[in-house]
Formats: sequence, structure tokens, C-alpha cells
Amino acid sequence: MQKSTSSSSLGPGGLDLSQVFFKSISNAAPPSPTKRHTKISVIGVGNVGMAIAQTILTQDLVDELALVDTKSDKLRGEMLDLQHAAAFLPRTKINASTDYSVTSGSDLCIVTAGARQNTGESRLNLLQRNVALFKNIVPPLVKYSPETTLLVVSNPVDVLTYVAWKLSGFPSNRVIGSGTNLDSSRFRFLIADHLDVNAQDVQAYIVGEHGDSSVALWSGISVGGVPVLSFLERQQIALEKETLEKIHQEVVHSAYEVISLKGYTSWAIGYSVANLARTILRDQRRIHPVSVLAKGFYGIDGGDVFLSLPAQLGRSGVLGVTNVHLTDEEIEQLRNSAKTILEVQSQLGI
Ligand SMILES: NC(=O)C1=CN([C@@H]2O[C@H](COP(=O)(O)OP(=O)(O)OC[C@H]3O[C@@H](n4cnc5c(N)ncnc54)[C@H](O)[C@@H]3O)[C@@H](O)[C@H]2O)C=CC1
Ligand SMILES: CC(=O)C(=O)O
Repeated sequence: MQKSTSSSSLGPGGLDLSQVFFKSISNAAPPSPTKRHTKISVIGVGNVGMAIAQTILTQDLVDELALVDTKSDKLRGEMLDLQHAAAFLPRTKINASTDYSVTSGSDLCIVTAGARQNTGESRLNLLQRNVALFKNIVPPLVKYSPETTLLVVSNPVDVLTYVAWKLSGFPSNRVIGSGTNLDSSRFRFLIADHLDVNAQDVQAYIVGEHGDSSVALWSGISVGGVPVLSFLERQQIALEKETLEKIHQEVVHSAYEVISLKGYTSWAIGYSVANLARTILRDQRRIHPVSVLAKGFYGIDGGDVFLSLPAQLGRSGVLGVTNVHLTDEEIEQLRNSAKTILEVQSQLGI
């Protein structure tokens, strides 16, 4: 597929159209040398890839957005549809191609390509199909953007982040999985709903596997800086363990429910990933629960495993993992989550 936008403003007969519409100001300042050209590539233009692409565009995050997929008609259709919104959006050059050269020089490559769950199917079930695709996706991304950060979204996201790390040969700080950033957003929504407060004022993390063995960090939840569990305890208000467990189960069940109702999930993951992209490209140094190489943190050992921990992110990827206080029960659950992922990983032969 050809590139979407002409890189030259030459009209018929070699006339420079920019000179027809604009007369140059002879002493105009040259473009600022400090302003970097920023670029994101999104691989896979299905429900998830397009939700991410459109959220990135509305947030004025990059100068250039490149889209890649194997379905050339769908790809061109999606590219044109986004380009036709140019009059309402911050200026971003949008290119699309089945050829990975379109991704060249990306600061961030977001991988959403691959099979998705059918109703009732677990994320881990997708593994073999998506590992095969990753072998065709990761090497060309590395070839065209050797300095990029890889952000994996395709499921099962934790194992595929490990696969992307292995296939890329990148240092682990430049390979991140979207992990439980989404689960934590669902968690914050449900807690906010329960307490009738704004979800943005709720600090709460789900860590571990993005999936059935995820771990809710109840001990660290705070609302507007007030630690929730200890506050309720002091007020002698019992928040029953069953209520807490029910909220966590609702988080775990969320994707299954949305998939059974509309066939896929898209909007929340779109916002979640665009939020991560902003932190990384703008060097915001915010803390997000995302899938990182977890070996050595919170007593996780037994192999190279990627799972979600609260990590500080910035321009160079993962800057560090936060030392959150976990209860013994939470540590035990986190190690079990690591074990679940490692068991799946051991079948890969990568
Ligand atoms: N980590 C998370 O929180 C979430 C992850 N997902 C995962 O994201 C993935 C995508 O989901 P949807 O967009 O709903 O699926 P979809 O079926 O709508 O789109 C997948 C796209 O990938 C493309 N594709 C397939 N093989 C490719 C290849 N080798 N190179 C480039 N493109 C290729 C397909 O042509 C298709 O356009 C799934 O694995 C899904 O489970 C979905 C929601 C949340
Ligand atoms: C599909 C998926 O992983 C989610 O929405 O959480």
C-alpha cells in the first residue's frame, strides 16, 4: 500500500503549491531545533488498535502516526477515515502500510495485532496463535526503529510481552505490557461507584497477571489521600471481606462480560494505552501498573516473568518499580500469579 499523504507540495508542472498559497517571510525563524518529531506506530487496526489510534489523535500526542495491518483494504479504509477528521483534530500526519518501513523511526510501537477471545474464552487460550504472529511483527519493528519502546497489548499480554522482549533483544526497560493498567481503571471505577466518589480521586492497584489470577492490593487503596481500609476501621465501619472479594471478582469478570455483550472490548483499553503513551512520550514519570520484567521484585523468582507491578514510566521506558507495602497475603497471591504465567511460558520453547 502506498503512503497516505504526499510528502511534497509540488502541483502539476512542478509548481510549488506552498509558494502559491503562502509567500515566505524572508526573516521567518526556522523551525525550533529543540522540538523533536515524535512518532507512534500501531500494529493491528482492529477494534483495539483503532480505539488507541483515535484516542492518541484526540490527545495531540505525536507529530506522526503510522498504522500497520495485514488486511490492506481495512487498513486503508481506517487510515482514510481518520484522515477525514483532520479538520477537527490537532495536526498529525497519518500513514498506513502493510510494509513495516512505514514505522521507521518510531518512538513507541504499540502492538495490538492478533486473535482475540471468543465469548467465555480465556486470554491464555490465545497464546499459540499470537506467538506465531509476533515472530513476524517484532523483528521488523526492531529493524526500522532500533531505539523504540515496545508496548504490547495483544493477549495474553504478560506472556506476549515476554515473547516480544525475547524476540527484540531489547533491554527490559524498553519492553512494556499494558498489563493491569486497564484492570486498575476498572477497579477504581467500581470502588468510586461503591463509595460515590470520583474515580480519579481513587488510588488503587490491581497487579500480577492481566487475567484471572490478578491481585487486588486492598491494603494500599486511598481516596483523596485517605487510606480507605484503616479509615473505615477507625470509624468502626466493617467493609466485609466478601464485599471486597466481590469487587475484585467483578474486575476479573469485566472483560468476559463486555465480550459476551458486544464481542470485544475497546474504549477503555484505548484510553488506558493512550494514557501510557502520554506518560512515556512526554516523560511524565507517572506510576502505572504495567507488565514489566518482575524477577527480583517482591520476592518473585523462578524465572524471567513479565507481570504488572506499579512502575514509574518515562521517555526511556520503565524507570523503576515502586516499593509498595504489600501484606503477606498479597505477596503470596502475587507469587502465585507469577507461577501461573511461568507455567504457561514454559510451554513456549522461546
Ligand atoms: N491487554 C488488554 O488489556 C487488551 C488486549 N486485547 C487484545 O488485543 C488484541 C486485538 O483485539 P481486537 O482489536 O479486538 O481484535 P481484532 O480482531 O478486531 O483486530 C486484530 C487485528 O490484527 C490484525 N492482524 C492479524 N495478524 C496480523 C499481523 N501479522 N500483522 C499485523 N496485523 C495483524 C488483523 O488483521 C486485525 O485487524 C487481542 O489479542 C485482544 O485479546 C483486547 C482488549 C484489551
Ligand atoms: C480483552 C481484555 O483483555 C480486556 O478487556 O481486559
